[in-house]
Amino acid sequence: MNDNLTPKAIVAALDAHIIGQRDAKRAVAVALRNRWRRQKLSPELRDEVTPKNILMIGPTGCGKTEISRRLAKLADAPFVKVEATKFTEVGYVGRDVEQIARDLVEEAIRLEKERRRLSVKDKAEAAAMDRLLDALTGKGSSQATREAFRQRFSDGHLDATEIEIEVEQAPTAAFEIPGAPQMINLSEMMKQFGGGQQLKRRKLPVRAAWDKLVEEEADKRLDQDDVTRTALADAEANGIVFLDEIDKIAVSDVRGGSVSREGVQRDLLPLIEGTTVATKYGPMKTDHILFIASGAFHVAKPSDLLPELQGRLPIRVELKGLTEADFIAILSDTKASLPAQYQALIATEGVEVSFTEDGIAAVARIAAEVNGQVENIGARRLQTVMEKLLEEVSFDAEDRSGESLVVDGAYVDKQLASIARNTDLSRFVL
Ligand SMILES: Nc1ncnc2c1ncn2[C@@H]1O[C@H](COP(=O)(O)OP(=O)(O)OP(=O)(O)O)[C@@H](O)[C@H]1O
Repeated sequence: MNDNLTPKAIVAALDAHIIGQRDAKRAVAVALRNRWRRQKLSPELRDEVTPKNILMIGPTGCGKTEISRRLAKLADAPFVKVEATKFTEVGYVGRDVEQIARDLVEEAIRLEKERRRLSVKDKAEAAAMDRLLDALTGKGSSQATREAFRQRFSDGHLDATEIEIEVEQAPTAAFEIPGAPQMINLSEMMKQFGGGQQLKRRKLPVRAAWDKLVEEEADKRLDQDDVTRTALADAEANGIVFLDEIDKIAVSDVRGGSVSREGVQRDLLPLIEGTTVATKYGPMKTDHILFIASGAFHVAKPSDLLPELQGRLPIRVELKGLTEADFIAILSDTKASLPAQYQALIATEGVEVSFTEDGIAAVARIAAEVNGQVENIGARRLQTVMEKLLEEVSFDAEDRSGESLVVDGAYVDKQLASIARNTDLSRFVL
């Protein structure tokens, strides 16, 4: 883990993307640093220190998921988001919550492969190119033909062409034999019994085929056992699970599905307290996973959760609903803000879009108004408003190359005011 990720540095990095929510940022920063601190302890003490899981309380669209996801990215940690209500749906049984741990391992494997692919990139690309040219020109084609196609591919002339390639079959689902220490993976088993890897012909656009072949060739060059070993350890020590809508499985809330909400809490408990889950890569201990639970808690209160679960979520942070002023800051002061994204996208067509201060203020005002009148969906409203605002130029950009568009207060009013004033209409459009 990166030594430089001190709580202050983490908060500063989060500040670049998320406006306000100081308490939540500080809490996740400390939780992450505690993991680094734990690694420095003696082995005996290290096992004793369990993560202090966090309960984020705040309305929808105020940054709960965003803070957690950014934190995971910063730490290069495996991250999964799960809706707690998913486990109240018909057809779910208690053991299904263990899937959370399995998903975390899959994510850790994806990350670990991504880290290692770089080291085998050159060789993998060379082998992938051979296979791609075989598919394009036929095996044994002349060097000159191959070179001509290689050049056309590099120049992007073949991107839209479809070709048929042989790729490895996606692994079949693993299943669990009761009492067995780990899941059984059918395709692995067949490989071991001499069945070899199953190949399948697939028709793909050349660009997608290229990506698939490079991935396959890179994977061949990675030590899969070592990847899974490292990934499993990474998921155990650094995994972060974001459990959304935890308030909806609290008991006083009358909504919910067929499986009792208290039952779901009981199923989740061992996972959060620390248990061993069978995965197809071997047993995984959940003791040191960091859980960030979140909910609006409009109806239920944290005290409506099972006492054991409350105890396992000792750090409580409240996130505030976002105001019009926050919206202005989100639009103007965050890294890769929405206006900057639209600007860059439309610039690719040769149209220069710029936003004035009063243009931004008008977008923020309309977003706040619609949130107040229709439904408060927090900063998500900025996305729908911006999309509508720039719909016209996004569609026409190809014919307007060389033009520039100034998005000021007047332009925003012209595009949006009539919609925003009509609550029925904005319910559908914004
Ligand atoms: N404080 C904030 N600063 C900047 N952007 C924000 C902020 N809050 C939310 N956003 C943006 O709004 C969108 C939704 O936010 P997020 O997913 O974090 O919501 P949430 O609080 O987790 O809500 P829910 O409980 O419904 O999942 C994201 O695209 C995020 O970038």
